[in-house]
Amino acid sequence: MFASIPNYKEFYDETDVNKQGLECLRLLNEIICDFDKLLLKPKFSGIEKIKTIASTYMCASGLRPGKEDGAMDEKRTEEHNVTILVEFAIALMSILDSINRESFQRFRLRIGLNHGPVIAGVIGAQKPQYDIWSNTVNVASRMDSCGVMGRLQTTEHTAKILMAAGYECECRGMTYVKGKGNLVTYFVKTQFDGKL
Ligand SMILES: Nc1ncnc2c1ncn2[C@@H]1O[C@H](COP(=O)(O)OP(=O)(O)OP(=O)(O)O)[C@@H](O)[C@H]1O
Repeated sequence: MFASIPNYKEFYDETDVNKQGLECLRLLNEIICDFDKLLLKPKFSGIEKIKTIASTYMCASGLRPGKEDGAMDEKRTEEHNVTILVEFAIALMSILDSINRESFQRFRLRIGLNHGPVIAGVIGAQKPQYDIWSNTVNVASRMDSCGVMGRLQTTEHTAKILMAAGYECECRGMTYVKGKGNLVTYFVKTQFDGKL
Protein backbone atom coordinates (compact mmCIF):
# COMPACT_ATOMS: atom_id res chain seq x y z
CA MET A 1 0.00 0.00 0.00
CA PHE A 2 1.21 3.51 -0.87
CA ALA A 3 -0.33 6.50 0.90
CA SER A 4 0.68 9.90 -0.47
CA ILE A 5 -0.01 13.43 0.64
CA PRO A 6 0.05 15.11 -2.81
CA ASN A 7 -0.72 18.58 -1.47
CA TYR A 8 2.26 18.50 0.90
CA LYS A 9 4.31 19.82 -2.07
CA GLU A 10 2.25 23.02 -2.11
CA PHE A 11 2.81 23.48 1.62
CA TYR A 12 6.58 22.88 1.48
CA ASP A 13 8.45 26.13 1.11
CA GLU A 14 12.07 27.07 1.72
CA THR A 15 11.75 30.61 3.05
CA ASP A 16 12.99 32.48 6.12
CA VAL A 17 9.55 32.27 7.81
CA ASN A 18 9.75 28.51 7.95
CA LYS A 19 13.50 28.30 8.48
CA GLN A 20 14.35 27.23 4.91
CA GLY A 21 11.82 24.38 5.00
CA LEU A 22 12.67 23.05 8.45
CA GLU A 23 9.25 23.92 9.90
CA CYS A 24 7.52 22.19 6.96
CA LEU A 25 9.59 19.05 7.50
CA ARG A 26 8.84 19.24 11.22
CA LEU A 27 5.14 18.92 10.45
CA LEU A 28 5.75 16.08 7.99
CA ASN A 29 7.80 14.32 10.65
CA GLU A 30 4.91 14.70 13.12
CA ILE A 31 2.49 13.21 10.58
CA ILE A 32 4.76 10.24 9.79
CA CYS A 33 5.50 9.61 13.48
CA ASP A 34 1.75 9.54 14.19
CA PHE A 35 1.30 7.08 11.32
CA ASP A 36 4.13 4.95 12.74
CA LYS A 37 2.49 4.92 16.19
CA LEU A 38 -0.50 3.14 14.70
CA LEU A 39 1.73 0.16 13.96
CA LEU A 40 2.09 -0.41 17.70
CA LYS A 41 -1.59 -1.33 17.93
CA PRO A 42 -1.97 -5.13 18.23
CA LYS A 43 -4.55 -5.00 15.43
CA PHE A 44 -1.90 -3.70 13.02
CA SER A 45 0.95 -5.91 14.20
CA GLY A 46 1.02 -7.77 10.87
CA ILE A 47 1.69 -4.56 8.95
CA GLU A 48 5.26 -3.72 8.07
CA LYS A 49 6.31 -0.18 7.26
CA ILE A 50 8.65 -0.36 4.29
CA LYS A 51 9.73 3.27 4.04
CA THR A 52 8.67 6.79 3.28
CA ILE A 53 9.38 8.20 -0.16
CA ALA A 54 9.14 11.99 0.26
CA SER A 55 5.62 12.36 1.70
CA THR A 56 4.50 8.86 0.64
CA TYR A 57 4.09 6.17 3.30
CA MET A 58 4.71 2.66 1.97
CA CYS A 59 3.67 -0.43 3.93
CA ALA A 60 2.63 -4.04 3.43
CA SER A 61 1.03 -6.89 5.32
CA GLY A 62 1.55 -10.63 5.19
CA LEU A 63 5.32 -10.46 4.85
CA ARG A 64 5.80 -13.16 7.48
CA PRO A 65 3.84 -16.07 6.03
CA GLY A 66 3.16 -18.78 8.59
CA LYS A 67 4.11 -16.51 11.52
CA GLU A 68 1.00 -14.36 11.88
CA ASP A 69 -1.77 -16.33 10.30
CA GLY A 70 -1.76 -19.35 12.61
CA ALA A 71 -4.64 -21.62 11.70
CA MET A 72 -6.01 -19.44 8.90
CA ASP A 73 -6.25 -20.98 5.44
CA GLU A 74 -4.78 -19.23 2.40
CA LYS A 75 -8.03 -17.51 1.42
CA ARG A 76 -8.68 -16.19 4.94
CA THR A 77 -5.08 -15.01 5.21
CA GLU A 78 -5.36 -13.13 1.92
CA GLU A 79 -8.61 -11.52 3.07
CA HIS A 80 -7.07 -10.60 6.40
CA ASN A 81 -3.99 -9.03 4.77
CA VAL A 82 -6.09 -6.92 2.44
CA THR A 83 -8.77 -5.84 4.94
CA ILE A 84 -6.24 -4.91 7.62
CA LEU A 85 -4.52 -2.57 5.16
CA VAL A 86 -7.86 -0.92 4.40
CA GLU A 87 -8.42 -0.47 8.15
CA PHE A 88 -4.92 0.97 8.38
CA ALA A 89 -5.61 3.32 5.46
CA ILE A 90 -8.78 4.57 7.18
CA ALA A 91 -6.81 5.07 10.41
CA LEU A 92 -4.19 7.11 8.49
CA MET A 93 -6.95 9.30 7.04
CA SER A 94 -8.43 9.79 10.47
CA ILE A 95 -5.05 10.81 11.95
CA LEU A 96 -4.42 13.26 9.13
CA ASP A 97 -7.88 14.69 9.69
CA SER A 98 -7.03 15.41 13.36
CA ILE A 99 -3.63 16.89 12.41
CA ASN A 100 -5.38 19.14 9.89
CA ARG A 101 -7.72 20.44 12.57
CA GLU A 102 -4.85 21.14 14.99
CA SER A 103 -2.56 22.75 12.40
CA PHE A 104 -5.17 24.50 10.23
CA GLN A 105 -4.03 22.54 7.15
CA ARG A 106 -5.92 20.71 4.43
CA PHE A 107 -3.67 17.73 3.78
CA ARG A 108 -5.35 14.79 2.09
CA LEU A 109 -4.24 11.26 1.46
CA ARG A 110 -4.32 9.54 -1.90
CA ILE A 111 -3.97 5.82 -1.31
CA GLY A 112 -3.15 2.93 -3.64
CA LEU A 113 -3.62 -0.71 -2.70
CA ASN A 114 -2.87 -4.00 -4.44
CA HIS A 115 -2.16 -7.54 -3.32
CA GLY A 116 -0.14 -10.44 -4.67
CA PRO A 117 3.31 -11.97 -4.54
CA VAL A 118 6.32 -9.86 -3.63
CA ILE A 119 10.02 -10.45 -3.10
CA ALA A 120 11.21 -9.00 0.20
CA GLY A 121 14.74 -8.48 1.36
CA VAL A 122 17.78 -6.30 1.62
CA ILE A 123 20.18 -5.43 -1.18
CA GLY A 124 23.50 -3.70 -0.95
CA ALA A 125 26.13 -3.64 1.74
CA GLN A 126 26.02 -0.01 2.84
CA LYS A 127 22.92 1.49 4.50
CA PRO A 128 20.96 -1.74 4.09
CA GLN A 129 17.23 -1.21 3.80
CA TYR A 130 14.52 -3.83 3.85
CA ASP A 131 12.31 -3.40 0.78
CA ILE A 132 9.80 -5.23 -1.42
CA TRP A 133 9.71 -5.62 -5.18
CA SER A 134 7.37 -7.10 -7.78
CA ASN A 135 4.73 -6.22 -10.30
CA THR A 136 2.28 -6.27 -7.35
CA VAL A 137 4.28 -3.43 -5.75
CA ASN A 138 4.56 -1.50 -9.03
CA VAL A 139 0.80 -1.65 -9.53
CA ALA A 140 0.13 -0.65 -5.89
CA SER A 141 2.28 2.42 -6.48
CA ARG A 142 0.39 3.20 -9.68
CA MET A 143 -2.94 2.86 -7.82
CA ASP A 144 -1.68 5.73 -5.70
CA SER A 145 -0.12 7.83 -8.46
CA CYS A 146 -3.15 7.64 -10.76
CA GLY A 147 -5.57 7.91 -7.84
CA VAL A 148 -7.68 10.73 -6.49
CA MET A 149 -7.00 12.84 -3.40
CA GLY A 150 -8.98 11.68 -0.40
CA ARG A 151 -9.66 8.27 -1.91
CA LEU A 152 -8.33 4.74 -1.75
CA GLN A 153 -7.92 3.18 -5.19
CA THR A 154 -7.40 -0.53 -5.74
CA THR A 155 -7.22 -3.16 -8.46
CA GLU A 156 -10.12 -5.34 -9.51
CA HIS A 157 -8.79 -8.51 -7.89
CA THR A 158 -8.20 -6.75 -4.57
CA ALA A 159 -11.62 -5.06 -4.73
CA LYS A 160 -13.27 -8.45 -5.21
CA ILE A 161 -11.79 -9.67 -1.94
CA LEU A 162 -12.84 -6.48 -0.18
CA MET A 163 -16.40 -6.66 -1.50
CA ALA A 164 -16.66 -10.31 -0.43
CA ALA A 165 -15.51 -9.19 3.02
CA GLY A 166 -18.31 -6.59 3.17
CA TYR A 167 -16.48 -3.42 2.11
CA GLU A 168 -18.27 -1.13 -0.30
CA CYS A 169 -16.28 -0.44 -3.46
CA GLU A 170 -17.16 1.84 -6.34
CA CYS A 171 -16.03 0.83 -9.81
CA ARG A 172 -14.05 3.68 -11.39
CA GLY A 173 -14.12 1.95 -14.78
CA MET A 174 -11.20 1.63 -17.16
CA THR A 175 -8.30 3.64 -15.85
CA TYR A 176 -5.04 4.28 -17.68
CA VAL A 177 -2.20 2.92 -15.61
CA LYS A 178 1.28 3.84 -16.85
CA GLY A 179 3.17 0.77 -18.01
CA LYS A 180 0.10 -1.48 -17.64
CA GLY A 181 -2.42 0.01 -20.04
CA ASN A 182 -6.10 0.29 -19.17
CA LEU A 183 -7.13 -1.53 -15.99
CA VAL A 184 -10.48 -1.67 -14.23
CA THR A 185 -9.97 -0.01 -10.87
CA TYR A 186 -12.14 0.57 -7.83
CA PHE A 187 -12.40 3.11 -5.04
CA VAL A 188 -12.93 1.66 -1.59
CA LYS A 189 -15.60 3.67 0.22
CA THR A 190 -14.54 5.33 3.45
CA GLN A 191 -16.11 7.95 5.70
CA PHE A 192 -13.58 10.44 4.29
CA ASP A 193 -14.95 10.34 0.73
CA GLY A 194 -15.90 13.78 -0.49
CA LYS A 195 -14.49 15.50 2.62
CA LEU A 196 -12.71 18.71 1.72
N1 LIG B 1 10.19 -0.91 -3.65
C1 LIG B 1 9.67 0.20 -4.14
N2 LIG B 1 9.80 1.36 -3.48
C2 LIG B 1 9.28 2.51 -3.96
N3 LIG B 1 8.61 2.61 -5.11
C3 LIG B 1 8.46 1.49 -5.82
C4 LIG B 1 8.98 0.23 -5.39
N4 LIG B 1 8.70 -0.71 -6.32
C5 LIG B 1 8.03 -0.04 -7.29
N5 LIG B 1 7.89 1.26 -7.01
C6 LIG B 1 7.27 2.31 -7.83
O1 LIG B 1 6.25 1.75 -8.62
C7 LIG B 1 6.10 2.51 -9.81
C8 LIG B 1 5.85 1.58 -10.96
O2 LIG B 1 6.99 0.82 -11.18
P1 LIG B 1 7.43 0.41 -12.66
O3 LIG B 1 8.69 -0.41 -12.53
O4 LIG B 1 6.24 -0.21 -13.32
O5 LIG B 1 7.70 1.80 -13.35
P2 LIG B 1 9.02 2.53 -13.82
O6 LIG B 1 9.49 1.85 -15.06
O7 LIG B 1 9.97 2.63 -12.67
O8 LIG B 1 8.41 3.93 -14.23
P3 LIG B 1 8.49 5.40 -13.68
O9 LIG B 1 9.74 5.94 -14.24
O10 LIG B 1 7.27 6.03 -14.22
O11 LIG B 1 8.48 5.43 -12.18
C9 LIG B 1 7.37 3.34 -9.97
O12 LIG B 1 7.05 4.71 -9.80
C10 LIG B 1 8.25 2.85 -8.86
O13 LIG B 1 9.00 3.90 -8.29
